[in-house]
Amino acid sequence: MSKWVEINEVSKKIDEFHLGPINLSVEPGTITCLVGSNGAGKSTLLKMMAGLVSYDDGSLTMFNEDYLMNKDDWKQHVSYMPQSLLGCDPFNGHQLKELISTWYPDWDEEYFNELVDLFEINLNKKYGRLSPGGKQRLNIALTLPRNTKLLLLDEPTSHIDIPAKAKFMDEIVRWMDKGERSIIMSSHQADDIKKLADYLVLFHEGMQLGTFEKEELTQQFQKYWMQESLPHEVIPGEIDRKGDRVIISQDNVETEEFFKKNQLSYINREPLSVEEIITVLLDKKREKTT
Ligand SMILES: Nc1ncnc2c1ncn2[C@@H]1O[C@H](COP(=O)(O)OP(=O)(O)OP(=O)(O)O)[C@@H](O)[C@H]1O
Repeated sequence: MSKWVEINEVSKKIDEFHLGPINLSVEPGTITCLVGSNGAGKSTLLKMMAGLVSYDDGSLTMFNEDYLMNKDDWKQHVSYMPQSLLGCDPFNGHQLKELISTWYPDWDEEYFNELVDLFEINLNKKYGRLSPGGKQRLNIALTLPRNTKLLLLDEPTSHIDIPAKAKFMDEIVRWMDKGERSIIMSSHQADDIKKLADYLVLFHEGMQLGTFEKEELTQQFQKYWMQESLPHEVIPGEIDRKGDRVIISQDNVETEEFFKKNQLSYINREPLSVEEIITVLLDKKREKTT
């Protein structure tokens, strides 16, 4: 299958901060969530894929075009939604829409108007006078109707209220259903990740800790309450332990095989939530890298 984004061993140094090496590929029809601690490099990577930041080493191909070849046909396929729009404070929503819509040949005016109603956006107010949540709602309405193949969203729901977040998630599902499309988004919101992500890419301090398929993760990570005390040795799949009767496994198959072989039985088993999995992975991988 064709890859819309192919990143191989890309790295970038900004002052003291070092991002990478990053390896990532994105196929049509997928949603990839970039997850990690603050300052981990997620926004920098999104800006790179939007063509706003260059890189030092490795290779980056966007829609089969080499990023560094000074051809930018690929940019017509990409929309980038930053956390806030710089230089837009003096303009109201109508003016920003007029400006932005002219850059995108597939701009969907009807959809823009639907989003304005849905998110109750006041188009007469200047961007600079909107609340952070108001800015984010307008930003969403100015991004989704561009109808490009790839959306790059930088923490798209960090300021909006709970009902607006639910509407946003429904809109993303609708947007994906409109054609062959993909989204790469950074998020600290467990609900966004839970509902939308196909893949999770974990970052910490510029390092890519891993890329995971969400469905696989939620099947593999299980918490077991044991009938009897666990052996002292680390058992296959074990990633954490609470006391001597509760164990967290990152590989349910290996762990349960071990239980069977050693005639250990559990009273209860529950899958970990996405939040718990991310916390465990970030903590464990962080331990390894420090
Ligand atoms: N233009 C810049 N000049 C100097 N340092 C920068 C610049 N852009 C980013 N950085 C640094 O790069 C690092 C990564 O920042 P980035 O915004 O990519 O992280 P992030 O993962 O998106 O964080 P958050 O979750 O807090 O939004 C930070 O240490 C930041 O200070």
